[in-house]
Amino acid sequence: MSLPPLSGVAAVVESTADVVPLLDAAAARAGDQAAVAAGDTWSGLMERAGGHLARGVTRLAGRGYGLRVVILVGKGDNGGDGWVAARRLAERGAQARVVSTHPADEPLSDASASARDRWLAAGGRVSWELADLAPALARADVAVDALLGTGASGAPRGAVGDATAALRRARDAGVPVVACDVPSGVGADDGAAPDGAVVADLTVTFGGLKRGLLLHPGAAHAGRVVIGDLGPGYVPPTGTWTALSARGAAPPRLGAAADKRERGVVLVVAGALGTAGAAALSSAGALAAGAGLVTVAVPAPVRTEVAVHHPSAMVHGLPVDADGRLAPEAVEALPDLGGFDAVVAGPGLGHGPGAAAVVAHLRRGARRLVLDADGLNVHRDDPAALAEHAGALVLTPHERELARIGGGADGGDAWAHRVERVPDLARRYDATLVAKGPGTIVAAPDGAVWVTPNGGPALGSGGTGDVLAGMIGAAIAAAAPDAVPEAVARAVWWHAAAGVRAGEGRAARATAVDLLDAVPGVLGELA
Ligand SMILES: NC(=O)C1=CN([C@@H]2O[C@H](COP(=O)(O)OP(=O)(O)OC[C@H]3O[C@@H](n4cnc5c(N)ncnc54)[C@H](OP(=O)(O)O)[C@@H]3O)[C@@H](O)[C@H]2O)[C@@H](O)CC1
Ligand SMILES: [K+]
Repeated sequence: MSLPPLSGVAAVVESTADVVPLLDAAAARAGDQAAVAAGDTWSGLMERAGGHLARGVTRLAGRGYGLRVVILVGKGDNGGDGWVAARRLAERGAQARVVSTHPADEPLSDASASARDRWLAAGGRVSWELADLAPALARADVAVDALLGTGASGAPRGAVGDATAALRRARDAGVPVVACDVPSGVGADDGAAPDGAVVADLTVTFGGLKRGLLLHPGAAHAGRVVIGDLGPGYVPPTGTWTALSARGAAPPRLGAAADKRERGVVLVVAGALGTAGAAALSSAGALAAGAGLVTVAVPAPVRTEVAVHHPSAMVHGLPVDADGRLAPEAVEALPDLGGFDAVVAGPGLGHGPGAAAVVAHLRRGARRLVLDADGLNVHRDDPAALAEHAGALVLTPHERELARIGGGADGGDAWAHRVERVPDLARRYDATLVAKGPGTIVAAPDGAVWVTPNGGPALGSGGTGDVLAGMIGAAIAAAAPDAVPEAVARAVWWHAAAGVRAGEGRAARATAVDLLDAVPGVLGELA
């Protein structure tokens, strides 16, 4: 049995809407309640959900008749969907067997109890003993994970933990797994995947895409994702978390008469002795993403080194101290900031007093400013200073930098809690925050958050962050005043797509230069 080569992100990337809303567990529940208030019933919703789940199984398998399916059910309504799916599969001729993690007399919700009773009344096969699970899975063509859904908290425990472990072993042995709503154990809100969380080949989710199916590592557990409609009454509240589809990520059209000023004028302040490449990559990123005019300001000793990389950028030398690091007088030597739509500062800049003075000057004077790498690191002793800025500010921390600018105790901790901390920092610093990593998130000061649906390991090589900073600079230089955060989300999308493109055919072993080369093709395809 083979799967189409689509990842979970396809549900977003291929959407016909510009923006795909992402639901958390509370929004999903509120949608259920709205449907019931509009005259639907819990059982009606569950019938629809279970029907979608059964269809997901037969689509994955390519048949229903004779298919040996084992459905693992928990005591919540996720299990209720599983009982419904068992009946629907049997109606299509499948040999369905339910394995329950709870005893036969466990109290269930009315809807789940009714779904269970209908299965039992129809003579459906069920095991109330987990001892039956391994032999049943050994004979199964497909396994269905209806153990935990949006009501899960933490790692699967007790009998449910034993069941998820058996499911993981069965999948390793070649049995495809279809998850109901979310793979059990994966956090619907934060994409956490604690030990024992189910890994699925297909996730059939209901009413809208759950946030945790796009956030990593949850996204990697979900496999392919399909969304089942719960009916016209199911209207979850509009939230602040979304993802851009390929349509929504399309670069803004240029007018026939667009000149270089209209396309955006960008200043890149970057590079040092030994890290001149970072300045070259950032300025090239800005040019590739469509900036009309790019000036690079670098320490004078590396001026020529940077200039040879990109003849279309203007290169400006800044004074250095006796150690070759930026001197505090570099502030006076910077070009007039009034001439730039956006400034990108930080890649390879170093973090001495000169660099700190330059970055502080930019915070006070730039109309739009992207702070990356050392542009962030110079604030490690006083991150609160990031709140002091005159224009629109964009911060692009990776995991460790996120911790340094106030995201939490250490890199791992800050990243693990990014779902709360990144929007919080965006508000606190009145800045658009780009938390870089698998499934990069972009948070705006007004609470809007975008999860980047695409990406992959090719983005994890040296210099790709420098390219991104430049691309963001170009995107915000050309953005309308109220559209800076969305322009950032778009640039992150382009960069991720270029990384995927650059990694194709070379096992994702792409360099930052390969990524740069892929940017124009990605933009061309999206336009
Ligand atoms: N409402 C509707 O009409 C619709 C709902 N729909 C479906 O309902 C699902 C949500 O259902 P739900 O809210 O009942 O939560 P669900 O995840 O099934 O179970 C929670 C139970 O698990 C337990 N538990 C929690 N964590 C655990 C752990 N780590 N390890 C072990 N056990 C753990 C927890 O028990 P506790 O630990 O609290 O005693 C609790 O009893 C949703 O995902 C969708 O599939 C669709 O049909 C559409 C219509
Ligand atoms: K599940």
